[in-house]
Amino acid sequence: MPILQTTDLKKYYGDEPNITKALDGVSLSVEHGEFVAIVGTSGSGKSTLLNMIGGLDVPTSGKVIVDGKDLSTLNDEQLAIFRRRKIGFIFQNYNLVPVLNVYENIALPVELDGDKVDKKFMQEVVRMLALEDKLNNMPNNLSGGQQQRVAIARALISKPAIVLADEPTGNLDSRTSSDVLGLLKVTSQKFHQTLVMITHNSEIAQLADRIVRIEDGKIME
Ligand SMILES: Nc1ncnc2c1ncn2[C@@H]1O[C@H](COP(=O)(O)OP(=O)(O)OP(=O)(O)O)[C@@H](O)[C@H]1O
Repeated sequence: MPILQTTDLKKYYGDEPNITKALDGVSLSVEHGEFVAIVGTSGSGKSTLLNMIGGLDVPTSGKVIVDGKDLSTLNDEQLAIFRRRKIGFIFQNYNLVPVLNVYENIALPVELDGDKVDKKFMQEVVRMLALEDKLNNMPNNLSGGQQQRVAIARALISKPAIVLADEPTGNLDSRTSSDVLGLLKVTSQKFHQTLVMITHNSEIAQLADRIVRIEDGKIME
């Protein structure tokens, strides 16, 4: 069974005649451990799709099933729990908590869930992302690439069903981008982590197992 399945997913904004079909019937299957890049021009519907998969927004029609769960059956509270346990988010702007140090930022999703950090797994993740000597630093003392590595560690630490990354290297120079992306790919592979990433950088998309192209809210074959 795929870890993620969307069926005829639609998201419309506004009403006729000024309707925007941000997603217009997207059916997508992603297998466990797969790395999928979603590419497309600005306004093609990439972020809308990611928001639906991550339970951040509700579709107009169609289904999203993550790890066997149909998201339309969840109420707001259940959706919040679903996001915390099942989805790791990586954003362009890192979204680290400025008053927490690196270790605390990485541990946050697990602790919010009332759970204890798996120390051994933490060590492994931190080592793979070369953050061992940064654990006591505050985010604003780190470079952009280092901050994004912290965000990657935070996304992986709860062993989510899927990691969703929205233009994760959008704020990084090209050399740092390839370093960070390389690390994201290697750590995902090592932990058999499913990864769905938006990018409009075709070089970065080449790193994925599969590229899905979206135009005008539809998947292009
Ligand atoms: N809240 C909203 N209200 C109205 N229209 C919206 C809303 N969110 C997105 N749209 C429209 O839906 C379409 C798809 O937007 P989306 O942000 O998914 O594109 P994108 O491919 O992620 O673009 P970019 O690469 O620029 O981030 C666009 O035409 C956008 O203007």
